[in-house]
Amino acid sequence: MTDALLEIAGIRVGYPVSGGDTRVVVDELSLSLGAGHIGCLLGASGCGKTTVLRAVAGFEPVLEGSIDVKGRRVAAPGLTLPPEQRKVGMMFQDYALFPHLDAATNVAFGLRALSRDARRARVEEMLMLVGLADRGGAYPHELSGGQQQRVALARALAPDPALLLLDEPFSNLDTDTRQHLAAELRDLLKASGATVLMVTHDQAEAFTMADQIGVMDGGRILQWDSAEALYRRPLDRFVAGFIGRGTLVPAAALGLARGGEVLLRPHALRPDPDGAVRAELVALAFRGPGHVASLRLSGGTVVEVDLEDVSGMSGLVAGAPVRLRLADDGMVAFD
Ligand SMILES: Nc1ncnc2c1ncn2[C@@H]1O[C@H](COP(=O)(O)OP(=O)(O)OP(=O)(O)O)[C@@H](O)[C@H]1O
Repeated sequence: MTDALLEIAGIRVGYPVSGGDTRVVVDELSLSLGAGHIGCLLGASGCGKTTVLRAVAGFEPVLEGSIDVKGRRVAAPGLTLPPEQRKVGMMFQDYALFPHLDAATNVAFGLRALSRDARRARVEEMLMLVGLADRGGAYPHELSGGQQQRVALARALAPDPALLLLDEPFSNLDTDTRQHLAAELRDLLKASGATVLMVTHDQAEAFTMADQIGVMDGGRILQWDSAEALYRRPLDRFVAGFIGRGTLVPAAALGLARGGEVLLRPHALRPDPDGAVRAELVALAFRGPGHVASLRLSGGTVVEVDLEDVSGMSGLVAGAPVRLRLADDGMVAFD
């Protein structure tokens, strides 16, 4: 037993297919989330993220393993506590607000067990939390996408769930709004003290929102860590390639006395006339705020290098030889 608020231990989840078989889409998946933390499952479409949320919410049984919420077992083989008994709230992709009910009534939806006065007070508190205290009488169609999302969040938080699940919370919004709202939503969630498990395929969103991120592939979590640890210390090649910009390069191409490969981040190589690494310029482009050089290393691998200062490279044309040195950080080795 741990004191994690959410403990998922080795779950396997699948869907029935014809012939009575089961197609396993989540396998041996474990994670542990502390109270007040925001965890995020990050991965490409179809890797099983939503299925994990559905298993935690109580919509899918687990074939193996277990799920504990606040120290209480809610799922194991043969045990599937119904969603309404799990103290788990869910905010859906499309917000699922009732269009014919105003914001306040939407927020009050899960509070029928409370007295009228207690309900009114809780709705006010929640609308205040999401910055919509004066819009309780507005109908969903009178609110912007971001405001609708905040009403949906207030509704999900109102019954005080032990755990809140968010499925692709920004999928309906344009890119600029997403980035801005991700920061705003994180602040709101932190202010509410909620423990959150969310899923997204968008790395920037995961980085902005989450305390811990699980990179998923093929129904498994490959690494469960902070954004910075995923970037600086990826544990395997898939995570290295998936998170951030970078290229896996044979160590030999960098003149290193080791075998295997090295993950080069865009800051790992610096131009230096005395540097030991030899490369050939493929292209130099202004990307704002700095330049990006594409360089071909010996052996042929092309890497991107971010340059803040290109004075030493002015006048260089494609094909020109360039010497570089390896920076102390920004490198991770794989055997
Ligand atoms: N109800 C279902 N019945 C059968 N197969 C399903 C069902 N729901 C999902 N799947 C399959 O399970 C796999 C994982 O789906 P899941 O929705 O969990 O992935 P995801 O990572 O959330 O993807 P997306 O971001 O596209 O929603 C997919 O191959 C999907 O086709």
